[in-house]
Amino acid sequence: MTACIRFDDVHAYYGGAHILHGVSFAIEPGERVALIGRNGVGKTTVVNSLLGIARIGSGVARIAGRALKNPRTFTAAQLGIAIVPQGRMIVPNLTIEENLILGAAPGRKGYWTLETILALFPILKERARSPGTALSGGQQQMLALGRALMGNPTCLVLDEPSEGLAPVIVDDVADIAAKVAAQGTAILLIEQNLSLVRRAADRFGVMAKGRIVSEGSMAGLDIAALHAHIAI
Ligand SMILES: Nc1ncnc2c1ncn2[C@@H]1O[C@H](COP(=O)(O)OP(=O)(O)OP(=O)(O)O)[C@@H](O)[C@H]1O
Repeated sequence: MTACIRFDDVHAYYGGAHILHGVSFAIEPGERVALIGRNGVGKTTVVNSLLGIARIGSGVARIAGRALKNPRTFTAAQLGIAIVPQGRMIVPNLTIEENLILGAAPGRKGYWTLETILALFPILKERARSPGTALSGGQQQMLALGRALMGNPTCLVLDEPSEGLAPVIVDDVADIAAKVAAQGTAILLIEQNLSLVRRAADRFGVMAKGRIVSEGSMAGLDIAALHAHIAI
C-alpha cells in the first residue's frame, strides 16, 4: 500500500536555520496519526515541508508515493492532502457556504459534498449565508474542517485544532475526526491536547528538538512519559 504521506530522514530548514533533524514516519491510507510535542519542536515545520514553506535539505518527503522536489504551496493539495492550518484562516468577506465552496477540488469526487458536509455540521447549515467570521472559534474550526473535506482529500492534516477551544468543542473535533476516518480519509493530527490525541488517533509520534523521539500505537501510550515530553 502506498503511504499518503511518507518522510524518510527529512532535514528541513528556514533559510539557514536547521529545524527538522532526520524525521521519518508514514501515514497509511485511513490511518490516524498524531504528532505531539511542546511548542517549537518542529511539528508545524513537518507541514511546512509539504508546502514548500520550509526547505527540505536532505531526505525525502513523499505524498502518495511522489517525492516532493521544490513543492509549491498548492502541490500537496493537488496530490490529495488538505491542511487545516493553525488559526483556521476563514475568509472574512465570504459567507460560510462560500468558504466551504472555496475548498472544492474540481475533478476529485468522493463522499464529501456541500450536502454531506452541511449534514455533518448542522450549525454551518443553519448559518450558511452568514459571514464566516460571524461564527465562534469552535464553529470556525468546524468550518475550516468542512472546507478541507470539500476537496475529498486522501489525508487531512489538522494543525492544533483544539487551540483556544472549550473542552466540549474539543470533544466535537474528536467525533468529527472519527467520522472522517470512517470514510477512509487518513488524518495527521498535530496537537498538544492529550485528551483529543487519545480519542482521535491510532498511532502517535512524540517530537523533541526536530526529531521523533518516541512512537507507537495509542494502546501502548505511556501518559506519564508523554507528559514529561510535552510539559511546558
Ligand atoms: N517561517 C519561519 N522562519 C524561521 N523560523 C521559523 C519559522 N517558522 C517556525 N520557525 C522556527 O522553527 C522552530 C520550529 O517551529 P514549529 O512551528 O515547527 O514548532 P511547533 O512544534 O509546531 O510549535 P508551535 O506549536 O509553537 O507552532 C521554532 O524554533 C520556530 O521559531
